[in-house]
Amino acid sequence: MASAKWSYEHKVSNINALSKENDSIDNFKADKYMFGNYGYGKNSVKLLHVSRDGPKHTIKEYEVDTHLRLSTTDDYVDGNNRNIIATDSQKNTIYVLAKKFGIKTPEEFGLLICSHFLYTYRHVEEVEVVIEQYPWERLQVNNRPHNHAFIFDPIATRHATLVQRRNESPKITSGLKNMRVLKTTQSAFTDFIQDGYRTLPDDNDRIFSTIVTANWSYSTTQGVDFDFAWDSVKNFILQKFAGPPDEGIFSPSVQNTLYLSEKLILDSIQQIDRIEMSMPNKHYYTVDLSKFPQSVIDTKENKEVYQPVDKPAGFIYAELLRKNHVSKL
Ligand SMILES: O=c1[nH]c(=O)c2[nH]c(=O)[nH]c2[nH]1
Repeated sequence: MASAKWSYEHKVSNINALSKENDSIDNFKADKYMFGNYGYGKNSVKLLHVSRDGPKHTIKEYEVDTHLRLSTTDDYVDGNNRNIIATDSQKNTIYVLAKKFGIKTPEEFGLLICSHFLYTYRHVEEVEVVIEQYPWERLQVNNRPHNHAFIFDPIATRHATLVQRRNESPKITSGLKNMRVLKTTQSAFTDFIQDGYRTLPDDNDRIFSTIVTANWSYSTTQGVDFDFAWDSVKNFILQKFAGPPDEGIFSPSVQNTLYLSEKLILDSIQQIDRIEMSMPNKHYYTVDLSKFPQSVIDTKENKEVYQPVDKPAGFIYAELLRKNHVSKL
């Protein structure tokens, strides 16, 4: 029987022989292969922009990714670099554009970067820009907004992705992630399939906790107040999760709460034509105290002590589209 070492060496020498043969003919040029997705750029360019309006300052801190797809693949196929816009130059471009034009929102800054690359370099076919915003908020001191001091308030992370192809209008997707919420009542999960696989009892009053992710697309780039839209989406999701402060809002399932949030967003913001959300179910199970003798705990009822269970985790997601929506990506 051949040893494992022999068969490994045999395979390697076969592969080497094949690749030597293929070095002499380029199968790409021989029209046997084609590129799928390709491109290059700089990821996580960190940038703080301070806008100074007299004593009142405003800050934006971003991490920006730029990805370019050129009309030529000479750089990959021939090792010819003459068309490459170096990733280092892409990084510099972000700083120069921030200095020249300032920064208002991730969406508008991303659109500026897309048009800059498309109109500066004729051979750029597609630009993708991804921007994540750091959650700085103006500090309030004695209920008054501070002129130049800020506090990190990571309730949710805001981000945006802009994609623009030559001669096409840009596609804007905005998003929020890492928004963790929990409520202690007004959530139930009952009447689901009863069969031999079910052990979970009906629960008429459970803890509901999730980490919300939402991504939505705009049908237009014109006349959108991106800050207002982002705040509204966040508030609509919280409204459907929490409800009014005194009585809350009843949730029969994570699925229903997710759908009602998406529906409210499409009902309220006409420029949004698609939204996808995910709400993982962060389980908190009631600790079973019934096994303890009365000498230790005198009541079997427990609505105080819960066990958080990370894994496995329920994962609920859905995309809601306007019926006339045609995906542009
Ligand atoms: O809101 C819920 N949806 C489910 O689909 C599900 N499945 C489960 O075990 N618990 C829950 N909760």
